[in-house]
Amino acid sequence: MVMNRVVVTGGAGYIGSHTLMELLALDHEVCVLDSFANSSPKALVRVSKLAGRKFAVESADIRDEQALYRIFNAFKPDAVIHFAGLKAVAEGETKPVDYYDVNVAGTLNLLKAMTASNCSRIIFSSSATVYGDPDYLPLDETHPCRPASVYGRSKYFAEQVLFDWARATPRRNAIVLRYFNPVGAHESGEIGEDPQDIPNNLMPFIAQVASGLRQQLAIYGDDYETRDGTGLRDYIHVSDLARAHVAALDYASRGQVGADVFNLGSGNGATVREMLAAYEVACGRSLPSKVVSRRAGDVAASVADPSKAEKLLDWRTRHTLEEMCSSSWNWQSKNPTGYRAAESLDVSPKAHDAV
Ligand SMILES: O=c1ccn([C@@H]2O[C@H](COP(=O)(O)OP(=O)(O)O[C@H]3O[C@H](CO)[C@H](O)[C@H](O)[C@H]3O)[C@@H](O)[C@H]2O)c(=O)[nH]1
Repeated sequence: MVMNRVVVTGGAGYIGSHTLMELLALDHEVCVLDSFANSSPKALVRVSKLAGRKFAVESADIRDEQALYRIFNAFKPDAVIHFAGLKAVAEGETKPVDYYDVNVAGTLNLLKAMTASNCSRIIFSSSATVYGDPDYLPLDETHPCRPASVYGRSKYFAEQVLFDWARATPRRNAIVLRYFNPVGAHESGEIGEDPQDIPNNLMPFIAQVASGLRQQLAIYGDDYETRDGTGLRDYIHVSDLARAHVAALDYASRGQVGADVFNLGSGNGATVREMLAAYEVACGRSLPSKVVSRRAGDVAASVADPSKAEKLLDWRTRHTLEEMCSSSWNWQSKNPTGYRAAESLDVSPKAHDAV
């Protein structure tokens, strides 16, 4: 294992904060770069306490080119793990310029700062959403990419930029990680997912139903061609995902790997009803739900073929669905309003609850 000086953009976010735990445990030197637009500095305070280590923190936006030059020239990183970005699928459709600005132009700014400071390795946070509606399952990395949303296209375009950047000069390495559905929380219950508004994703929504913040789960359709009619996804524990970033960093530090892409999932799928049932076991009570119509843009099923990551990164998932739910519930019950004070959380009934 090579020790690296690593800039972690979006390090205060959900996946970023869990990855910091892994990096710090392995004695990498870290500089977090975060705008805190969609994250809390409290996450970093907790990471530092849990890890028993201090690290540099820069409050900056990846669109701020000058700030990036300054930070990179001062810290002189060996590598970047790039999480910072906008990620709400529905919001992307109404704010395409913001999504391309942050996710694509922000990535370009990073590459400029990296090039200026001679940093030649980047690990990029991408998404299985770049595949679009699957032609076959499980999805391997050679599946065609047909992203069906602004968000998905912003990730896809950023990937292309990174591939071209890496190919332009022999010693550059760009590793693209396509996540399936990250869920769960750190075993301590001190860091976890903290949606700023009404959760878009299944697990944080169920967690808020379990803690009484939301009335019931809206199940988006039960007429899909899956084993119980509800949507099927490949859920991956966030701590497993975090380990994959460190494995990718190690892989990129070993030598000339150029541009490469890995699917990160378990290879197994669970339906919405199966997730709900597993969460009920974790929290010890039954949770209200109601079937509503399908959500626009959803696919019936999505499952990863993670064999390339297993082989080349020597990485595989360890945590079960039960552990994903129990760790989520541990975090949720300890921090019902995330990193914020209770009064600041919007729990007013909105469209999502009105089912
Ligand atoms: O309140 C909810 C939320 C979700 N679901 C269902 O639960 C499953 C998982 O939904 P998520 O929103 O948690 O996850 P998605 O697979 O839809 O979303 C993932 O894929 C998206 C693109 O499709 C984006 O990349 C997103 O960031 C990523 O989490 C889907 O079948 C969805 O229909 C519900 O029934 N009710």
